[in-house]
Amino acid sequence: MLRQLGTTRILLPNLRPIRYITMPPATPSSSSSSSSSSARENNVSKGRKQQATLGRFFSSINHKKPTKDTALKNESKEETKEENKDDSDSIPRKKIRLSTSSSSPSIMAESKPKSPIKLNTERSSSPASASASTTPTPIVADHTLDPKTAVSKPFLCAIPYKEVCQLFQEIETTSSRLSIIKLCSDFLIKIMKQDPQNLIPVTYLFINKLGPDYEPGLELGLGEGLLMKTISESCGKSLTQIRAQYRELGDLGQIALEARNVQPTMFKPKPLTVGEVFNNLKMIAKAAGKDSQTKKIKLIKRMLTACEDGVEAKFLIRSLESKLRIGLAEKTVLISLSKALLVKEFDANKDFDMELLETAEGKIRDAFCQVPNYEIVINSCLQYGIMNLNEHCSLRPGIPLKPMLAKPTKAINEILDRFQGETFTSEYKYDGERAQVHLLEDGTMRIYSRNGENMTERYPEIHIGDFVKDRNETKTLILDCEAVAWDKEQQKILPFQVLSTRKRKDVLAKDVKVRVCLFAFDILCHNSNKLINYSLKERREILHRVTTPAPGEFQYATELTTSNLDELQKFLDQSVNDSCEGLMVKMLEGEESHYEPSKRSRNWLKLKKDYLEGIGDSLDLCVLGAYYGRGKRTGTYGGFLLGCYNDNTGEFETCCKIGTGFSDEMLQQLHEKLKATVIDGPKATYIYDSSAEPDVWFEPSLLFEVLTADLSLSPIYKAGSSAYDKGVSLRFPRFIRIREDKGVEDATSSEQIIELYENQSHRSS
Ligand SMILES: Nc1ncnc2c1ncn2[C@@H]1O[C@H](COP(=O)(O)OP(=O)(O)OP(=O)(O)O)[C@@H](O)[C@H]1O
Ligand SMILES: [Mg+2]
Ligand SMILES: [Mg+2]
Repeated sequence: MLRQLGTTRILLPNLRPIRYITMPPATPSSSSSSSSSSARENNVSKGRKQQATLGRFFSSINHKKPTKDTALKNESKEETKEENKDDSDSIPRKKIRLSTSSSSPSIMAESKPKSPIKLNTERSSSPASASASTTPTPIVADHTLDPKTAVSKPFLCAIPYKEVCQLFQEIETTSSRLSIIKLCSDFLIKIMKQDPQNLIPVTYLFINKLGPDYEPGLELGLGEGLLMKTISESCGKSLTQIRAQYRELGDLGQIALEARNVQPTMFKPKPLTVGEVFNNLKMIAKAAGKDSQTKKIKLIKRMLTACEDGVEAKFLIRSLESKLRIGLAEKTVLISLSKALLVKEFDANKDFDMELLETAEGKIRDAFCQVPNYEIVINSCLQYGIMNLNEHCSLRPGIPLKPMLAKPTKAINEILDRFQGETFTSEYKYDGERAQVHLLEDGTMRIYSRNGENMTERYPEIHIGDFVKDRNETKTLILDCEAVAWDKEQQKILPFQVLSTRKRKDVLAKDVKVRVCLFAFDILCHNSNKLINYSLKERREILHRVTTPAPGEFQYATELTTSNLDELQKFLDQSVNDSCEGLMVKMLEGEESHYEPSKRSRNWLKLKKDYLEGIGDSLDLCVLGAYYGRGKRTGTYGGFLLGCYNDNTGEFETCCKIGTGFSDEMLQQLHEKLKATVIDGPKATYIYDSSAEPDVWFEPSLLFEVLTADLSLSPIYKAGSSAYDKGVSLRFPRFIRIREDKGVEDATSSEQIIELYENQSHRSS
């Protein structure tokens, strides 16, 4: 039964203007769910969002985190945000500088020959850490240097799967973020005590993934047709019955639960273990070829039959669909994991102070941004200790690190204000696709996209080895580049639209019509030297020293170092004349010029000529629903409901209706594309107002890049509504293009929208 959530309005000094705080009930309910109506889930998820705010509020009070003195206005704004996120989440927001760390994150240390590992004496010794003291070679990381060989062995995790499902059930009915973190971390601590290796498959089940994002072929997302067939065959119900129930409930997990609960069992099945389920899920994801359907059905049926109760069947089916739907954001899992690992490393009964916990979280997040692979991060923690993680778990060729991102600006003045008194540099901002280029020890090359997807196949004509000055001196490399379409005859850059006509897979060098030139703007690793903590000035020097540019194939980003306003203005105009989008302005020297993986940093500012009139940048928003077209647009959708992504809650918050900027062909194409994703009603994760309800709802699958004149507060839309009493919405939105290279969770975040809104010189309300 849904708990009653009381609502209180509290004005918080130094935080956001107005917040709604939902007070938690006295006792957490753990009643099993009996209905899965989307209205109920909607309420729960809304409550959860308010609770997230509560968590931050409590955390800022209880732990009396000191407010840092910040001189700069922007700085203080950013700090406030950081503070707000305390209890929570976020893949790195700030660099955590450790006072407790025994070793500085100096990059020079990394480039030296490996020294014997020093054990932190404060740590309780574990067999893993004890062995580390005698084994200087990092056992964990080496086998993963090449992702080809990084495919992990089957897991032997004997934890009953039922226990994980019971936890999911409890999380589903819990709305407080802090309570969810506690539930998860307590569970992880429990299973870790049996065997620390259990953490790996359990973490993956929590985040509903089977391995790192960069490893191909690990997606589940099985179709409903196949799952309905399997449920019907294994639970003795007809397919017609299952289909009818699905129309009514819209949740295959719930159907499996009910079917399993009423099904008499002849004998007590051998309980499913986490290891078994995880390995089977992997086999299902990897099944390919002509018998793959049969193989998948057989494996699922075997697991369904072994489920002891309906709850197991429910979450098994939801995992197979890749829709756990319990509101467990990946950031929450990361925090819970940090807590568990901290318990392992220090005294289990100790009450950690917040500082230690934050440091641990920061260390684990930093490591994860450089090596986005839970298996490696967890194993490195277990082997070397969290506080030594940065020495053993840092970027490496063959694994895509999370790229550094830029903040938008609206005028050169804004840039001069930000970098006042600092040395900064400007580069052309090329309009292509991000390409993180890795040269591996064996001479092979990988090109990863902005999201860490392996795009090497897409660019068969590029051989990075050809641009390395001395192959004897340079064995491995990681470069940050933009791949741009190039007109070979005219020797000039072609627009992004031309690049997007290239095939994404199975491209043969001889068939390439649209050539690509790589514009390199950074170097992150050279042989064993990890360069992210070098200044940009030093990194540039190394880039120039170890590579040789070739016109039209591999060039350096055009750059200018000046703080003169007129020169900057000229450089901006020149970049546009040379078919670029504008400028990237970067801190050049000092610590602030270090490369910050995954961070949207104010040390990198983008200035896009086309958007100077608006809010400074375009937005990438998820298509949540559509309105039927009228008149000329009859037969297609005439407008769309768009939302941004709240990465704290995992919800999509509506922010505008869009109907401008579409050609008739585009509307046709969108109708074709989107009609396959129509769902019966809004998802539990959609936060919307009934006055903006569309005619049809979609599964989140597509992002639109959108331009807007400005942002305003609106009673109808919900973006950032956890910060204001109203939501932020886009005025006069205009469609630019479909954003192919981003997943739905890479949509512009609610936080970014709030920031853009707050940065407008005159806000309307
Ligand atoms: N000189 C450069 N330095 C850094 N990035 C550059 C440079 N030139 C082009 N880029 C590209 O600009 C991107 C950042 O701006 P852009 O607005 O295109 O980002 P995006 O892909 O829309 O992502 P987001 O809007 O989330 O930042 C980088 O990810 C990179 O692909
Ligand atoms: Mg771009
Ligand atoms: Mg953008």
